[in-house]
Amino acid sequence: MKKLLFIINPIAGKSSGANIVERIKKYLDVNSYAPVFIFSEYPEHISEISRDALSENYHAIIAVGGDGTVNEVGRVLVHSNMPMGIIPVGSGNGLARHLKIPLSLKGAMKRINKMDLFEMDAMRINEQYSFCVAGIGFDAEVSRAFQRMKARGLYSYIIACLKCFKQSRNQNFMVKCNDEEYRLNGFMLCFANASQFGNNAYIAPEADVSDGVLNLILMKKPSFLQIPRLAYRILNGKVFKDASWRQILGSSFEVTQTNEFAHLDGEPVRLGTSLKVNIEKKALKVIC
Ligand SMILES: Nc1ncnc2c1ncn2[C@@H]1O[C@H](COP(=O)(O)OP(=O)(O)OP(=O)(O)O)[C@@H](O)[C@H]1O
Repeated sequence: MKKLLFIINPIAGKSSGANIVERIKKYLDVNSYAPVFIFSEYPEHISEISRDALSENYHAIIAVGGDGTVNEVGRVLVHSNMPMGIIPVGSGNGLARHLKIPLSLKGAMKRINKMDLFEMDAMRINEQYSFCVAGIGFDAEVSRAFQRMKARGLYSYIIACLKCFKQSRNQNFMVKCNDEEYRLNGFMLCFANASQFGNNAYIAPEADVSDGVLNLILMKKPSFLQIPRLAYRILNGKVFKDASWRQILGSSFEVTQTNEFAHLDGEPVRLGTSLKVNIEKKALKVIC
């Protein structure tokens, strides 16, 4: 019998639901797998649990949450042989959506039972990891505002975006890549391994998590009147048609920004004004 560790983030999304353990057991192939359930109790606890679990004889670790939960598990399992599964119960679920993991518990559990493995790239940003989308500028401000909000979910995320939009400004980013130096001006700079932020908001529609390429996306601040068309394009995978969007492809970037904040898969972090961003090929095994 193979042991599976389910790490459940109770605050992800609109909370993972009181009966999540019962529902997972209902769909798990109990003839093949023996589940162990642990609820996280505070930020960073998921990484601590994952680190402890690495030395035990688990067959895989399953992140039950959103992109923040996936990040905390992934950053421990990266470059190890332990596979990571995803039960997407977060607010945005960007990586799960990109990997086409079903959002229904029944569908996601089918993938866990099947245990097909896929090797995906990871982005290393200074000493930290991101697996879906990371960024600086407006993006980072929104993640800080979202963290301060009492409720999670899409509605809170939209409120956080609106609050930050007014005070956001275009700024200069210095970028070195492929022996070229760029002076870019925009209100956010995203590092995309996957195509979307979550909720099917495609910031880098062509991004592929296994191509060894990082899609760097610059966005200029739109006017208030341009927002509906831009939002439509982002939600329909057509953002590249927008004049405010620019993409640079590479595997290694050096970036300088004017403040110190960033976000990694939607979680705010202070990374400093100088960032080294590298793609590490096929660094994480995921079940999908
Ligand atoms: N018991 C807990 N109390 C408070 N925070 C927690 C707890 N367990 C985990 N966390 C933190 O919750 C944060 C949010 O988790 P997660 O990103 O998975 O959910 P989400 O933001 O709703 O989903 P998404 O990122 O897909 O939008 C993570 O930063 C994680 O460290």
